[in-house]
Amino acid sequence: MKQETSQTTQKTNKGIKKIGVLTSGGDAPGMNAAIRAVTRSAIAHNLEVIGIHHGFKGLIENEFTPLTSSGVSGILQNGGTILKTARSREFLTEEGRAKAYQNLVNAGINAVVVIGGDGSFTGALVFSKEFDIPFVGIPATIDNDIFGTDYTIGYDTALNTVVQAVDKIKDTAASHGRVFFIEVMGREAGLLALNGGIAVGAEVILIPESNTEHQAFDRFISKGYKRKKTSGIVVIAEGEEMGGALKLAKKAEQENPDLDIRVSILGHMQRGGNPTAQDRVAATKMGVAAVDAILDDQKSIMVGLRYGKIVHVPFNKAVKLNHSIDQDLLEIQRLITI
Ligand SMILES: Nc1ncnc2c1ncn2[C@@H]1O[C@H](COP(=O)(O)OP(=O)(O)O)[C@@H](O)[C@H]1O
Ligand SMILES: O=P(O)(O)OC[C@H]1O[C@](O)(COP(=O)(O)O)[C@@H](O)[C@@H]1O
Ligand SMILES: [Mg+2]
Repeated sequence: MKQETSQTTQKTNKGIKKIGVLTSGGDAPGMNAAIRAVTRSAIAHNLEVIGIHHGFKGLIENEFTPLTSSGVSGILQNGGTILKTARSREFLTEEGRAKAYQNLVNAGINAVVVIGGDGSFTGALVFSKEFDIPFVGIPATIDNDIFGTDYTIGYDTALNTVVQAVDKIKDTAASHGRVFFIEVMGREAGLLALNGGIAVGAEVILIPESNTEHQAFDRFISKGYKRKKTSGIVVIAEGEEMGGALKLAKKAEQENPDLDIRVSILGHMQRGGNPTAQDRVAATKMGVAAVDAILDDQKSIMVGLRYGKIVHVPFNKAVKLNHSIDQDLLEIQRLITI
């Protein structure tokens, strides 16, 4: 039988000997898998790796610890981030960023991998306009709202958490004949609510990207619930412009006093838990690609996935443009409901 051999090419770059890695902004399941992939692939390319704790805050406060291959063992399957995360006000200031730069220089760090969302990439972009240490980003947010990548680490795990939670709520909703208003995370983004809503067969889905659903609830009540439905699920994205689940439920109660309405806000449970296989694989691909990008002298870019392949997206595009909602999904939802 023919034996297949695989060989990884070791890259070198004279200017890059030591890299830093940090997680920033909202945590997302799969961040640990990305830290592991960055660390192990950097070590495979003979680089030293420094873990920076608490995101940009730790960059300013010098919270640096060397990472080893064994040091990132046993973390692939865990939610959260071993490097911790933070939102840093000081990094918004020039003085804060200057401190961060000085700490990086003192530690001999030649490049930094930032695992985070749009805010973190904006910070990295601002920094890289002022200082000459390259930053490369890995998109990680349960919202999946970053332009230029089909996928952000954490989204699939959060989506499955939403589905599990709503399936449970549906059992009690059906038993009591109640209508549940369920709020799903997504400050400015409705993808989690939209796909989560479709996956659980929600009667109505309200998201910030579409205002055509304003009549959806009325339609559901008049045509669906009153005629043949005995219970119902309304999924609302946190950032819905008409209001959150509590406000919309109150309004619905006033307009339909005969309805038995309950509210459930899923909250931060959506950010935790063991990452799904999809999140672990995406994080591993992107972690390796981020180190490759650094060794190829890339800077101020995010590595992303388009149609399953690695792409490089300049930070300024990733943070400025919107990740649009697939209008077909909204159409599918309208067709399938009632
Ligand atoms: N315009 C900016 N200039 C400098 N730093 C920024 C800027 N915007 C965001 N940041 C930094 O990025 C951090 C993370 O951003 P945030 O929006 O909270 O999270 P996420 O990366 O998950 O979107 C902020 O706490 C801040 O330190
Ligand atoms: O944990 P916090 O600070 O309450 O933030 C909540 C927000 O973070 C998210 O979970 C993720 O957003 P980011 O990844 O951009 O931080 C949003 O869906 C939610 O609105
Ligand atoms: Mg964000």
